[in-house]
Amino acid sequence: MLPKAELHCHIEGAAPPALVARQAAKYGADISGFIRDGAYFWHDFTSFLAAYDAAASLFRSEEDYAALAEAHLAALAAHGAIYAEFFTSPDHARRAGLSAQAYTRALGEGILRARAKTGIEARMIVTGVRHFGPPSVEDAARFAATCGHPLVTGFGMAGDERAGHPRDFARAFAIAREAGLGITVHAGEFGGPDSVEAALDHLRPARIGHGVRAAERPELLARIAQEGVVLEVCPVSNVALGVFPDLASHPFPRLLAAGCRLTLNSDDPPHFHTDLGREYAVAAEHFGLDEAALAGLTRTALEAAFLDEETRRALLARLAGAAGQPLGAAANPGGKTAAKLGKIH
Ligand SMILES: Nc1ncnc2[nH]cnc12
Ligand SMILES: [Zn+2]
Repeated sequence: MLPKAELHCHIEGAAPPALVARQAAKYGADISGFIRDGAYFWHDFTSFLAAYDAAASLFRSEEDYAALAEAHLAALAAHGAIYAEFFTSPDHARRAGLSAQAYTRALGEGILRARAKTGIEARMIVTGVRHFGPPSVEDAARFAATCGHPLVTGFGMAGDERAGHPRDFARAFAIAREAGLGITVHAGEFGGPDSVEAALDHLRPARIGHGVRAAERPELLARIAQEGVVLEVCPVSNVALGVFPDLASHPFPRLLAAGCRLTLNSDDPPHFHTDLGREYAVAAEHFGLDEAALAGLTRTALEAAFLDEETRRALLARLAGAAGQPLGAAANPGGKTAAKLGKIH
């Protein structure tokens, strides 16, 4: 199985409906407003965020979160993932009655359990929620900067990109950057190329969550390629949330052809009926990537991971061993490889 790596997944958004139903039974909650026939339902980005928040509110104890992280990472490992980062949201934990410290400790425990069982490596990216406003995002950044958890290696911002302007969040990102954390930010999903440009100018991220609407402005694509900013692309999420009407219209091939460094991600997998294995299969079937190009995406993810160099080297060696590539050879993630693979496992 091709080794895979994921950089962009929200831990609360990764909760399978069956697990959420068990949590609801445990806490005597009604889930009929957002889960029906064993699946999440919502109809637009706003109602998606409401379903996401409702599911998150049913994870309330340290054990709830440890079990969620362990289950998420075990599922990823079963799809061939050797490395995963996930977004954490202290705001959601606090709203569910758990301190940011307890929440982070619990998720870290889940990571260790999953690593012991499957060998998967994982790290956490603390996020602020954009539509909760700058003071709340600054609180999240301060927590990320001071929590001292060894598996917290990045800071980011999710939520509704249409709320506020990136400059409003510059202080939060400066706090995180000065603490040595890797920086990523959601942009260019529901906001157009201006949103991506403003995020680059004001927040100086190493990676952008989505970024796909940069494809509407060729000069911006050239800048992203030239600066080596990595895009965390989530194709199935983009179609599910209506950013593009179908996979045939997704700009992934154009981003690749422009020389942008790309990775594949599932975002909030059960909400979009996807998983990391499906994202790689979609890239093969719909974007024409062959196995070497797919391995190149994994390699880009490992190169862009918010990770210590020793662990990065070990993971890159695992990938090179499995993909039959010499370590030093560029896997050419920006290449225009076209051969289709029938099936990617
Ligand atoms: N796709 C997405 N965009 C922005 N914020 C999110 N939070 C969870 N999923 C998200
Ligand atoms: Zn996201």
